[in-house]
Amino acid sequence: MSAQAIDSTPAASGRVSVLVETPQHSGLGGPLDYLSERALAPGSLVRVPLGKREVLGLVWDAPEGDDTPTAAALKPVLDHFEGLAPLDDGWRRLVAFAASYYQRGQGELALAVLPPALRDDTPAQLARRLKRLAPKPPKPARKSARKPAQVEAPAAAPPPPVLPDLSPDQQRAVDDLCAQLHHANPKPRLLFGVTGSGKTEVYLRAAEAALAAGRQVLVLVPEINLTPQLEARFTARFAHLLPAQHAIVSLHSALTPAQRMASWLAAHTGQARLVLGTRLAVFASMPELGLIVVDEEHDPSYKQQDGARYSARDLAVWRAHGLRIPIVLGSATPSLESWQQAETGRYVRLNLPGRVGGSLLPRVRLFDMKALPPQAGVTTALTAPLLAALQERLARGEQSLVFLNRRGYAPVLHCGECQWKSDCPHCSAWRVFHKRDRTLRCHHCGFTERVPRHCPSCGNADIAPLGRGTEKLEEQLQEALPTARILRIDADSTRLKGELEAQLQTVHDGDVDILVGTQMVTKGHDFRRIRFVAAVNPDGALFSSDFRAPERLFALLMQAAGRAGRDAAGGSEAEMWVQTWHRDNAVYQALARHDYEAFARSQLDERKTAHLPPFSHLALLRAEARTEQAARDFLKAAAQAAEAISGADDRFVYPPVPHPIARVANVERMQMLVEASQRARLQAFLREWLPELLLLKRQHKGVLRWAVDVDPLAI
Ligand SMILES: Nc1ncnc2c1ncn2[C@@H]1O[C@H](COP(=O)(O)OP(=O)(O)OP(=O)(O)O)[C@@H](O)[C@H]1O
Ligand SMILES: [Zn+2]
Repeated sequence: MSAQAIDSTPAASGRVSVLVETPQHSGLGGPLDYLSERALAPGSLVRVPLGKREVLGLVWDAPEGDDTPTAAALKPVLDHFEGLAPLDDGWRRLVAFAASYYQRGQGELALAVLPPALRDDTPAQLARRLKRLAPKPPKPARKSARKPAQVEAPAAAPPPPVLPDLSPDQQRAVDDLCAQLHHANPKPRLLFGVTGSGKTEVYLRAAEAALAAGRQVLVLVPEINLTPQLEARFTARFAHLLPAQHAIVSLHSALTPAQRMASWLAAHTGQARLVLGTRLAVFASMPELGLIVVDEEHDPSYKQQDGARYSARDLAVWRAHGLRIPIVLGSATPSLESWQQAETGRYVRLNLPGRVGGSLLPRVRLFDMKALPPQAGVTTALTAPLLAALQERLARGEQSLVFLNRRGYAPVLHCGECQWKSDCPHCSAWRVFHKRDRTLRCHHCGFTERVPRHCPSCGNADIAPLGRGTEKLEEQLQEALPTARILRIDADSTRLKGELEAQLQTVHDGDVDILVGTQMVTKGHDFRRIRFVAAVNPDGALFSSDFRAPERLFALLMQAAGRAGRDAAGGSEAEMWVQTWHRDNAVYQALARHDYEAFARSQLDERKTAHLPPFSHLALLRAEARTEQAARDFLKAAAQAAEAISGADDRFVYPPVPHPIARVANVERMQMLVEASQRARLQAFLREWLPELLLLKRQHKGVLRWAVDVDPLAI
């Protein structure tokens, strides 16, 4: 019997298995049993009693070989969301896999990835939402005293847009993807295209073919702030094909609960043909899914950093494989994991080596800070040669981007008398000085105070900011270039809804000469006017203890460089300016040559020698406690428990170490790495280890929380 056939067979009335939200740490991972008078198919949504509460539940496939007779004491299913089709087999398998792979409870994961509004809805409320979603009949013209009634023309689909001619490379990629739509078991595609090579155009064409074949399309992007731009682009392209309301929806965490629910329902009912979203959208219920696109697949944002720490990219690949549908992962700087998959032939690589319209990638200038007069480079990020370069672009009426990955005015306040620094009393971190509202803010726990007038330690009135963030950079730029129109874009400048869009629009409109920003502005945006990009202080990332730091810095700088010179019509050469004390570092040297491939090769060689991913598989056990000792003791006991589990030769348990930011909000954080040569071995080990950890936690009362992070991204 096929999986689809199982799907439509409702469980016999009587006992049903139901997933409810029980965190894994409570020891309940699988479904609970309830009693139902009517047959309920797996995937149906229900309301059930749990303790004293009534909660949302999801009818689940009964555990295999489970034929214990119905216990009389079972509680009944209270209500059933009748109007809603059950979540299909493919979706349930995805959730079951994700829970098992990332070592979480099935109920915890399933309920966490459903839209939050569903938890509080009664079946009647849900029915109303579904009704609102249903296509509306054209409104009769309303009579109004003030306005003469107008006869509305029937909503006609707009004319199809004029499509650009594809470059030969784009055409090859599109042809390949379209062919995959009809393939019985397509391999994942890695679309390796330099910045501005027209990857998005390739996604659009492939999506169009999938839509024409009657399939739904899922497009994942790493950042919420990239969704409006992409949504506009997809809508402009497909409005003529998909004129219906809710045919194109977005799905991300910045939507209101009602909006998110509407998008989710549209996807589930098939009304939405195209879903654009961030990592949580990988769990969208899409019964007719036929193509998945993962844009900027290398981006660390695809990894969820709390709860079930899943990788949306990896789950997308799994989902596509299970459904036997094509998936395309696109990037100018693929993750080394994906690159290695393509090297070994498990993925197929599609190349877009040149920019659209023949415009050149920017020339990269590695500016050697050591060449400055002594001390000059220490006191300013705005070196005289950089200011001169900016001035020159300004005089030519060209836009520039100055990039600094640190927001706020200064990362720390400092007293020259007693050496006091603005540390956070609750975290092992400095509080950042924000000049605009004169606060000291901890970016880790949020602790905020007014800036003191005098040093809180010795009373000295002369306390000064050390280092610089985007706020200070903006201020200094404005002083140095008083005629320039400068705009800063970072998490502080875009707190309010709509601010980012408005700010980006002024950049696109050419009303900005110099854009100052964090990595928020270096990714994905199709700026047409920027011809000069400067990274003023990127060296910090070179000295991280995280083995992925070079890969990440390289990707970040390549992305930043990618914002310059995207318009071939520009008169002068585009340039990327990198100020560094370490010119000869391999990251910068590869950047200067735009040579991702050589960089990937050398990094992969190093990873292989050092036994690091993708040549080994990692899991991180994290523990949080009030004292460092309590966290350490728990991890040591966990390491001991690991020794008793078979297969010890194939894995290595490292000693516990403090988290890079050891204390946050008065909680001490320690972690311990487990490495195994094979993924399956690691999985088998974790399955045995976790029950031990549950027991250990009971003995280690000082431990507040623990969690396993499978395939951790930051170490
Ligand atoms: N074949 C084409 N002919 C003309 N213009 C094109 C073509 N393909 C894409 N473009 C345009 O070129 C610009 C860059 O393309 P696109 O944004 O798809 O690149 P990308 O590879 O996704 O860039 P990045 O990775 O830097 O975000 C866009 O404005 C797009 O409309
Ligand atoms: Zn803090």
